Amino acid sequence: MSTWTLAIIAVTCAVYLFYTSYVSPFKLFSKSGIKGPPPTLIVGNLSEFRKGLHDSLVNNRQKYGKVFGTFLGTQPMLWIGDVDILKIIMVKEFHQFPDREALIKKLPYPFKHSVLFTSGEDWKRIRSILTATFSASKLKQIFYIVESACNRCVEKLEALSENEEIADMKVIYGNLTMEVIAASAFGVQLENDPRASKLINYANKIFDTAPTIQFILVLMPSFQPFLRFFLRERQESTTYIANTVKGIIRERRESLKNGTRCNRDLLQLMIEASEDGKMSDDEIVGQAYIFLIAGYETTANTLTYATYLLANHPEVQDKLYKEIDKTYQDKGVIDYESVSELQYLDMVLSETLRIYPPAHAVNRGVSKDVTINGVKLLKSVPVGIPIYGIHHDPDYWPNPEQFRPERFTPEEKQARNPSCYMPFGMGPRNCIGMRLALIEAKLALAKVVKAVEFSAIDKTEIPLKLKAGGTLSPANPVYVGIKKRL
Ligand code: HEM
Repeated sequence: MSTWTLAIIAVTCAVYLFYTSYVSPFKLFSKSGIKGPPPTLIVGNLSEFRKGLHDSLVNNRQKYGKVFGTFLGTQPMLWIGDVDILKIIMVKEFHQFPDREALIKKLPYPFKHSVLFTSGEDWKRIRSILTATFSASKLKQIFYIVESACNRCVEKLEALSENEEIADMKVIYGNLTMEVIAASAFGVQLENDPRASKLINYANKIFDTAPTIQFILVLMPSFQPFLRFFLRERQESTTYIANTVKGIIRERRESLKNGTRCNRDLLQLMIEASEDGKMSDDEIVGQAYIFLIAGYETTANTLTYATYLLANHPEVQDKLYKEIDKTYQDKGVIDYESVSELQYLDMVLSETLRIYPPAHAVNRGVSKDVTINGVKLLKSVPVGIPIYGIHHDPDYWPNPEQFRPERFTPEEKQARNPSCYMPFGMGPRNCIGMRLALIEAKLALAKVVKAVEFSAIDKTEIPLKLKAGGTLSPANPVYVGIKKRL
């Protein structure tokens, strides 16, 4: 064969490979009549998403309707903002869509063991152990952890007010939720365990991975080995946390054998639930790790958003303060029971989570081709669930940008399709930590609003700029005025 022939074959193969890898995948949606933003070669719709996935999905819904297709790199995603179809996918026909699609393939340890990413029988087994662990009665046993972290947060806010200082509320609440996760999932309490502050430092580092690196990981998973240098701090932190938690599990198992009393926390509940070999130590570490990833920033952001909204809506803050104060007058304390009975607090928090859902988008894998309400779902094209987009859809929420806790009165809730509110997802694969997150956010808000008054100041960013990475977060520090109540 001549050199020319070889060259022509090589070029043809290269063109063919390029076409099948980077051109033909982008025809997928147009072939089935599904609209969507035009993808760019190789990166798909990535450049549009980088400006803010939450906003871009709202814009696409306006342009293309409630069902549209996008590409992250060449990975297609069929976005569905029609809540009746979603109810079928997430609840009624859950058995057909039980798993979520991990966009980063080849998940590292201990991620791969976590309930967030396991599938099939493994997911069912782990989820059922965790369902018992997060039951109302079990959470009551660990309420003391939440209470002491909230008290420390109030002390910090009072000190700031006395010194006429301000601080980024994301940092204040981040300390609170990190303390709760460290104590409940990793078994280390700030006040009596010297390992706690080191572990918290390492845990914080996990959230420092630059967004560009995260995008490259999603877009080109095979680049993961080349990014080791940039991911080394994250890896070091993960190893430290995993080893520490494994050490604590060993200590706890010893104590269980000797009949010594251990702290009541999520880690202990998981250890006890897995005594008969239902969950391995690696799996327990995987769950503790995912509680950190899923529970720290989401809950801290919720509290930050609520504080921001209260500072900008003094009439809502006043009404909330009066409700909390009355409970203090009547019961002398805000405890596990009374905090759940505060109806206006629940409405304020619900409206906060509607406007700013920290988990702004989730997905479900599709196991076989199926048509639902006229929409064709294709095997291996995951369904994207644009939670932020649904919460801001004027068809479901009139004047969606307006903060109005009254949307959550029993009457208004009754009159609405319940599926259009899903900050914690929906169906059997919804957020397992919802109860913990709500009790934590409610107790923290009740305690801080009782102690201090928030107000908008010159340094308060209005409107609040958001960034949508793993979670929906304020893009910049969130400053508000803090005045101690007399
Ligand atoms: C305000 C705080 C939180 C929000 C808004 C939130 C939201 C969500 C959402 C939307 C999902 C996906 C649900 C679905 O796909 O239908 C999820 C899953 C999950 N969340 Fe949360 N979450 C919060 C706090 C927590 C906390 C505190 C924990 C644990 C301590 C936690 C642990 C998890 C886990 C393990 C999953 C995966 C469940 C599974 O796949 O079976 N989350 N969360």
